[in-house]
Amino acid sequence: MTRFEPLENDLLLRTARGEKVERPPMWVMRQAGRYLPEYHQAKGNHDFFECCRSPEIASTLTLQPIERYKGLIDAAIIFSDILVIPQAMGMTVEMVDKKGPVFPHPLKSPSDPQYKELMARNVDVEKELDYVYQAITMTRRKLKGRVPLFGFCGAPWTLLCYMVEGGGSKLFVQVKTWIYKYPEESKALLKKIAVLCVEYLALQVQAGAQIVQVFDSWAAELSPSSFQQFSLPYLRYISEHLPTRLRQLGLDVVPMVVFAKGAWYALDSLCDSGYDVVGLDWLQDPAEAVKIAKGRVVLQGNADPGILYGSREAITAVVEEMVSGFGGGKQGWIANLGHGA
Ligand SMILES: Cc1c2[nH]c(c1CCC(=O)O)Cc1[nH]c(c(CCC(=O)O)c1C)Cc1[nH]c(c(CCC(=O)O)c1C)Cc1[nH]c(c(C)c1CCC(=O)O)C2
Repeated sequence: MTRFEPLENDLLLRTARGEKVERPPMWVMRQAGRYLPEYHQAKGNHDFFECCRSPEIASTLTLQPIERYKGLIDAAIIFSDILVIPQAMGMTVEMVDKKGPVFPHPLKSPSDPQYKELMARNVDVEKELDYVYQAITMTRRKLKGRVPLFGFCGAPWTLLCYMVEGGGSKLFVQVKTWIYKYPEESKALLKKIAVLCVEYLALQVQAGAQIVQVFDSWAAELSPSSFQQFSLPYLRYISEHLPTRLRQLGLDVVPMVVFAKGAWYALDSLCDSGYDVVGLDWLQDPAEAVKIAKGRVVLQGNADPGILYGSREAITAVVEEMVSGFGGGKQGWIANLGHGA
């Protein structure tokens, strides 16, 4: 696409494609947000989802870490949230201060009319999430080619957790009831979400996203065998169908990243799941991960975000250990934290 300025720093895209590079690229999950004083200033009295829905505010927030840490961060990620898909499906989601996301009317059971309505609804991802595409296009213009822009979505499993639990959870009783009591209905819904994710990511790329990441933040709640049943097939659905959809739209394919937090037990399968990059959390030892991956994918991660509370010396030591664990970083590694801080 010629409507944006050429990329000055394409280090992260080259690394994601598996090329040899001069140094490892670096970005930070949750690099925009509350720790930045300018975030609070730009957000003002707007609530969180209002900020996501305003292309002007969302693009401003996306650029803040790029501007503050000039030259140090090698990618921007669009300011938005994984829960915009459940919203596009007709569910109400609120962001409650000091509590996080809340669904006032979570899905009850497949026999509830709400499930049938949700399954029957024809969700127009193009129209419902138009504000995200506008924010992406505006952000690309404001970036002026400084660094590439990530688009993203939540993984079907993680979105199902939120839709059924109604928010964050400790025991995941509701979603466990769904998958173990109503596996077929759960799978039908996971599939529906996966289809929406493909279209949503494709439209983000059309709007200007240059790489995409799928966040499976609740992967650790599944056992290895239930991950194979309730998460992996839908992650694969996305990686298989997104390139096809992009070609249909006349667009180039973009690198795809999967981050399944806590799914260290599934690293081998994730390396064969059709993604270019696999994100790791800090429970995984980098050298072990490199051994398992055997060059099949680029790895991303994985410093404990908790190190940010430590001293400069402690942070440096952890980073040096991480760099050597990933083999020095001239190929096959994108530096990041192991989760959002
Ligand atoms: C699970 C999840 C969500 N949202 C997201 C995930 C996947 C990543 C992960 O596992 O953390 C993804 C996300 N959310 C946000 C981004 C923006 C880009 C960036 O990383 O800079 C991204 C990529 C902004 C945000 N999303 C949220 C904030 C904080 C909003 C605020 O209080 O101002 C930001 C900047 C809110 C949010 N949204 C969600 C949660 C659990 C929370 C935190 C609630 C809390 O800690 O109070 C759902």
